[in-house]
Amino acid sequence: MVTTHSGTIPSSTTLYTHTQELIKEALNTLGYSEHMYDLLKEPLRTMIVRIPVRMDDGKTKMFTGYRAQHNDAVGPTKGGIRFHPDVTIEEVNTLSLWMTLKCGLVNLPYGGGKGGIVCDPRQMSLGELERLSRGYVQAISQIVGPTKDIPAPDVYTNAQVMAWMMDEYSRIREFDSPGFITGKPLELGGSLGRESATAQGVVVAVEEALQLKNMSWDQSKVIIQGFGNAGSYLAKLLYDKGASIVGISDVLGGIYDEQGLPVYEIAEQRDSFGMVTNRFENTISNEELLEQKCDILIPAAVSNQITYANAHRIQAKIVAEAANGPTTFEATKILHSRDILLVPDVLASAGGVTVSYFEWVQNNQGYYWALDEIETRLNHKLRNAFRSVYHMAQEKEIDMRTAAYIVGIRRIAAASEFRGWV
Ligand SMILES: NC(=O)C1=CN([C@@H]2O[C@H](COP(=O)(O)OP(=O)(O)OC[C@H]3O[C@@H](n4cnc5c(N)ncnc54)[C@H](O)[C@@H]3O)[C@@H](O)[C@H]2O)C=CC1
Ligand SMILES: O=C(O)CCC(=O)C(=O)O
Repeated sequence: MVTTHSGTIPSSTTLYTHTQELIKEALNTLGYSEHMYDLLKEPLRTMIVRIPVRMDDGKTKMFTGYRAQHNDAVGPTKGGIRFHPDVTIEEVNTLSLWMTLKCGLVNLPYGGGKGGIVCDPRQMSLGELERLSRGYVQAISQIVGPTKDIPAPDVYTNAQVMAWMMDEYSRIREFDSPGFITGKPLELGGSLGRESATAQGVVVAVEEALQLKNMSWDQSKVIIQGFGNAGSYLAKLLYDKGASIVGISDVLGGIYDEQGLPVYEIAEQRDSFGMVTNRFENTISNEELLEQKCDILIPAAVSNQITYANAHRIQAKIVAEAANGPTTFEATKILHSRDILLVPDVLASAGGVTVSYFEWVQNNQGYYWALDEIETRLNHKLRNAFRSVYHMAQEKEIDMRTAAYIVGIRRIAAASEFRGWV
């Protein structure tokens, strides 16, 4: 457990054990034995690496990195890399399990993977970040690759970091390997629509949720926590739909205005780490922001934000998780009992990996698709996934997170059985 401004909240270790419990419940519901749970309860492999980086002052600093590969029965593993001072091995392992569920929900031929480096990129120069990115790829190069494990961006990493990593991998393998990593710049084989894909997927999920709640875009007030890749695109897409964005935030705090915020103007002022509130006065804390009046609440930053400590005070009718793990499992139950429709992370945030898959397919084909084709395919996959999860939730009379685990684990469990691993 760790102590924060809002009290004591569960650590990533707790998220890990709760994820395992829910996977067990999902496998039981599907009729699998304890052996299947034994296979899927943790990653098949997690590599821990130490990366020496020459810093600008001439001294060498050691960094710790991780790459977790949950299960590759369906195909190569896939998932982002985060650069953050608080990254832990439990967090990366948990995130790799969630990636398996996401890929299962949108039916991609992948298992889950995830990586992280313990560092604070906000305190590093571009040169230091490049050397760290290249050093990480050198350290994990044996276990990753276009047919083994395909990384992508996540918190505090972006297209530039992906470009350095792709270049380093290509040098090591001695041939150009765009399919090694996704989320690249367009000029290096990136896909149209990848930058906004996570947000686009959340929009589809919220659209489905609005219909279920008999609500409309133009009557909806939205709060978005986090103003990075996911949060800033979301703010603009939802504004374009006619919703009123009444609150946004970054790591420093939030801004809230019941009359609605000019999100396009705000987005122009954000820096590459999603920081923007330092340009405003009268900010509130992230804790306060989550409890303000709104119809739709979208956590799009970090984990453990909605907990038993504040779940009773959430005022939204819909909570859509763009972030990974923003709501604890206790809080999920509280929101469900209050008839708040929670669209879980593994479903709501699956748009990013979906377009990453499209990017990888385009790299393998060497043929690049138009934006409308990508958006149509993304829309279709996310809508189908939402409806399968909702149907499961209705049929079993369970919350959407538990339903998403059942739908999301099906393919990897069946593939593992066909391969004779269980
Ligand atoms: N980028 C992607 O393709 C995908 C991202 N996600 C998830 O979405 C979330 C956000 O990711 P990105 O937008 O890519 O990251 P980002 O690095 O672009 O932006 C992160 C944002 O969160 C804010 N933030 C950081 N720590 C915070 C804290 N303790 N409290 C409040 N705000 C904080 C930052 O100031 C920034 O505005 C993460 O949970 C990530 O795992 C999920 C699926 C795909
Ligand atoms: O685009 C990808 O491959 C992975 C995105 C990701 O890390 C996530 O969905 O959490």
